[in-house]
Amino acid sequence: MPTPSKLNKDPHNHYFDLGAARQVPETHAWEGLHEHPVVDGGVGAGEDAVPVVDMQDPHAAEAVARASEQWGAFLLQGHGVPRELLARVEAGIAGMFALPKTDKMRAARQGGDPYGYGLPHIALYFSKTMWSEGYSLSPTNLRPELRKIWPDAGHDYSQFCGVMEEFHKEMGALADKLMELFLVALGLTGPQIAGVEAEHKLTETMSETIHLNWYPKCPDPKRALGMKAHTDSGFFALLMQSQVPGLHLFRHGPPADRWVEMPAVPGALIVNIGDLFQILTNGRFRSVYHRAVVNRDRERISLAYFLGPAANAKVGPLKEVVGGGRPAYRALTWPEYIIVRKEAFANGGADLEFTKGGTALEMVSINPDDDDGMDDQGDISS
Ligand SMILES: C=C1C[C@]23C[C@@]1(O)CC[C@H]2[C@@]12CCC[C@@](C)(C(=O)O1)[C@H]2[C@@H]3C(=O)O
Ligand SMILES: O=C(O)CCC(=O)C(=O)O
Ligand SMILES: [Fe+2]
Repeated sequence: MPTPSKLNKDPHNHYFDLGAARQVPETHAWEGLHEHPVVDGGVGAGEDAVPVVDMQDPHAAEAVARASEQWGAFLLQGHGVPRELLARVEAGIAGMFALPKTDKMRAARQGGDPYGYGLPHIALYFSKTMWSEGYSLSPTNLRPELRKIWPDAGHDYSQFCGVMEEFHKEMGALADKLMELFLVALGLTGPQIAGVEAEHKLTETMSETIHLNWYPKCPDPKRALGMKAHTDSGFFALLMQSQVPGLHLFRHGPPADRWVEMPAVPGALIVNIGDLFQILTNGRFRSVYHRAVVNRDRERISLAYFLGPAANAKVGPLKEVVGGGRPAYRALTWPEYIIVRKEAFANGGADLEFTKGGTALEMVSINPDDDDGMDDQGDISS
């Protein structure tokens, strides 16, 4: 086994077999994990009970508005994606991550590539390593991508591709419906929604990325971290998780800053709002700061289906939301935002609790006393 210092420098965690580890090496031991209490977000948790939206409920838009303003996340039921399909997707992901490291490494993310196997993109910004493996995929390029892992294109390959394609079809349709529900939740009228769609083609040009996470069992879960706390950068993510809790949502006090543990609800999906949606909605819907923890006895799998704007679309506050007010953010593209976030991370802005230089969202916000940004109009903006 390589020395911890060697491991620490290895951005894709090439050598360390997390699944077989008997202790957590210093390279994987994070500080400050217990700064805030963890509370249960399950049914009956009172104020900390995670909001639930049932898409079949005629009042779903009101529930979406409340959850998006107050939490930036909610549990989604009545979404129509069959539970047995979710079970097959989970089994397929588990099978893929159980392959030998040498097979998975053929798909390793290279340099700044957005897609590939390895640690998630934000791992680049931290000296400690997460207790997880990830794989980012473009659903429109699934088969060529997965051929890297299964060059013989045999049964396992066909089965996994088939199930992921079926899943993508269902999730793409669900994402479109959800976008419409978000626009209704913002209080836009039918003609306003039609106008937004005609002008910005929000739904039509929305892009999808799948990110798979595997969190192996961990011998000392209190010292390790599955996924470093972050906000997602895009519009929103639909998250599927195993029946093993592990996702924590950050909530500010009063009474105290805390992590709320998302319950594992069979068949439900989770919706997380991302930074570009906060910008689009002029700060009305908030992105959620979240992390994933690990477990001593059970491995955990999650899949995030990310929706975001087309790479060349400038995203700024919708004029229908800004109304007679002022835009709170300047307009920028997703790739431009990722560059700002990199700068924010370099200044300590990755940690909500210990921010020195401001989060990425703070860096793109417009000071109400300034005039700059007022004329910064783009494809998706006021
Ligand atoms: C579409 C994307 C969102 C993401 C960056 C990416 O291009 C592909 C991976 C995504 C992910 C998954 C884990 C957490 C996250 C912050 C990361 O490092 O990679 C997100 C990215 C994001 O939301 O910015
Ligand atoms: O595993 C989880 O529950 C969270 C994963 C996540 O935050 C992500 O993939 O962006
Ligand atoms: Fe996330």
